[in-house]
Amino acid sequence: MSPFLIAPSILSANFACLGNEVDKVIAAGADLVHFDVMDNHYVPNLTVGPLVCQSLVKHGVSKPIDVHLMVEPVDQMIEDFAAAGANRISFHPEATRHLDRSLQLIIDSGCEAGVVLNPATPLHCLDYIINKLDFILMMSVNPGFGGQQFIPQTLEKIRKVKQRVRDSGKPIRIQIDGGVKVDNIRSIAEAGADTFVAGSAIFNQPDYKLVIDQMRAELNKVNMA
Ligand SMILES: O=C(CO)[C@@H](O)[C@H](O)COP(=O)(O)O
Repeated sequence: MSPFLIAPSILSANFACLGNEVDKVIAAGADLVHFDVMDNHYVPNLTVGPLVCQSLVKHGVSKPIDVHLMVEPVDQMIEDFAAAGANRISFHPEATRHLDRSLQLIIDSGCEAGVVLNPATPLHCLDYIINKLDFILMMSVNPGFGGQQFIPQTLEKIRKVKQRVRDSGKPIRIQIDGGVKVDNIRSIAEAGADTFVAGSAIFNQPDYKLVIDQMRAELNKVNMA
């Protein structure tokens, strides 16, 4: 089985037929459904909330729902998304006053727990909480919008995070989000990422399966040195 997971971001899907879009992208080979939650406060954009997540769950989603909270504050949304049927939840450390408590809320809800590092977020925010994490979501663009360019300095940061994960001795996944395309996914994986969020690269093309297959073909070439 591939160690790599592909997580299409519904931010670039057609919201007028979201259930269909999710069905199509899962049929095309998605491993996770990445659900971007924006509040017009922590980030300038505004998207969807727990009710939409709950509707998708009722519709039937055969892959885990991966909720990325770009909201401030976070704790109420953690509880609401967990109740709505989310499977994984991540949030930005600077959006909560009590990082450990917010993480514990996710863990207690039974969801997988992650923190999100913006491009300029220093790695010391992982100190003291890394053992609570199932995954680290690394932003390779500034959060708020799809369709931005991958920030190349992220590759070096992924290498550093990978080392932190090795040092922790825990099987923490490293997820990358922003500007992931067929032509850069291999270098991102070689830097140490194993889970790839892609919005516009998938949903802006007519054939989702073709893009996901091309991404997997690139990942099959990865040199895991
Ligand atoms: O969280 C975000 C943006 O804040 C992302 O999930 C984007 O939705 C990724 O979009 P692309 O860069 O792949 O188009």
